Amino acid sequence: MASNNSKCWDESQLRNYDLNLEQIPRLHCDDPAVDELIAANKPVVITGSKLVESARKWDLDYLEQNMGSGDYTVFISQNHKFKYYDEKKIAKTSGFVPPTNKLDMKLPDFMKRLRKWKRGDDRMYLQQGLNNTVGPEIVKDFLKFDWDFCSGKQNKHHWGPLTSNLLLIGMEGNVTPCHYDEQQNLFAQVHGHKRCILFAPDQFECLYPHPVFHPHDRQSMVDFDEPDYNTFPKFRQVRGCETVLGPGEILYIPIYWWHHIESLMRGGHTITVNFWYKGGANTSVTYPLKDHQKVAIMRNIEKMLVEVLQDPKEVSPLLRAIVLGRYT
Ligand SMILES: CCC[C@@H](CC(=O)O)C(=O)C(=O)O
Ligand SMILES: [Zn+2]
Repeated sequence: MASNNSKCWDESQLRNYDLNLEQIPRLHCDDPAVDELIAANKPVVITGSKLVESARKWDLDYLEQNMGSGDYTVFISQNHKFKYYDEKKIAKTSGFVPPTNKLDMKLPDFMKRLRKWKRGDDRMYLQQGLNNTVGPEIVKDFLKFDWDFCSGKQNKHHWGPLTSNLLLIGMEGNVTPCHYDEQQNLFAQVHGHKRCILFAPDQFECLYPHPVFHPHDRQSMVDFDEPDYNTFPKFRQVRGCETVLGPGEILYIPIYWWHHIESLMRGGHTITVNFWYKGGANTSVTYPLKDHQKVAIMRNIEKMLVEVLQDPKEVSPLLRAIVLGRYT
């Protein structure tokens, strides 16, 4: 179970999964071992950084007064899960029912709804890229982020450009189910605690991602609350790591690493700012290939096959014909 370093939460606030989890290392930002882990594409909790220090004063009132009059994307869920779906892929998937509704809300409306929320009401999760519609105070706070820190990581580890900073305002108990992203992520916790469970890219066969053309591409098909071990037998063997991230702490989520993230139950609302970077050009391919490179290769093969075969049902028999009895 995650270690409780500052006694401001307890195990009863973590959801109960039957998982075999190690602890993610927690290192001070000045410790050179941080960059060794990042260079090895391994997760690490970075403590003591001032990356989002200027946002530590962001409480709901401050945000309500200063986030400006723009619209914010808010997801609505009838349960605690907020499973991501790509709207652009819905048309090609007959019978797909989005698990959440997506609304555009003014921030005061979101805050009002948040304050009057009661058990049984739909849950909400604000997920909005920080942009120039925010108020001047927030712009000031944003400019005061420790950009030398994150740019330092970006340059040292040859990441690509920063693509976005997502502002995440979650309700206690909200869960973002297990998925991977194709970007490097400095996940900066601002308020409240989030339990983060991560799995390496080599756990691909235990986590059963949806097909790449599916709206839930990159998301695990396994429901961690009620795993269907008949359909997903290898989920029993999955090996991962976890941490509970507190305010001011940064979790490096390496590109292609699976992550399940939950706002602690009875922990109040959570605020996170993430920093997503493109993976960076693979200058020279070295062998053996890294696991995340193999995931990228599998994705490309799957996309090409679905594209050329048209009918996804033809993918499995064709791949079996290629390997069974020939590539053992
Ligand atoms: C939409 C992004 C949600 C976030 C997880 C979380 O904080 O709930 C995540 O998955 C990421 O930062 O990659
Ligand atoms: Zn993610």
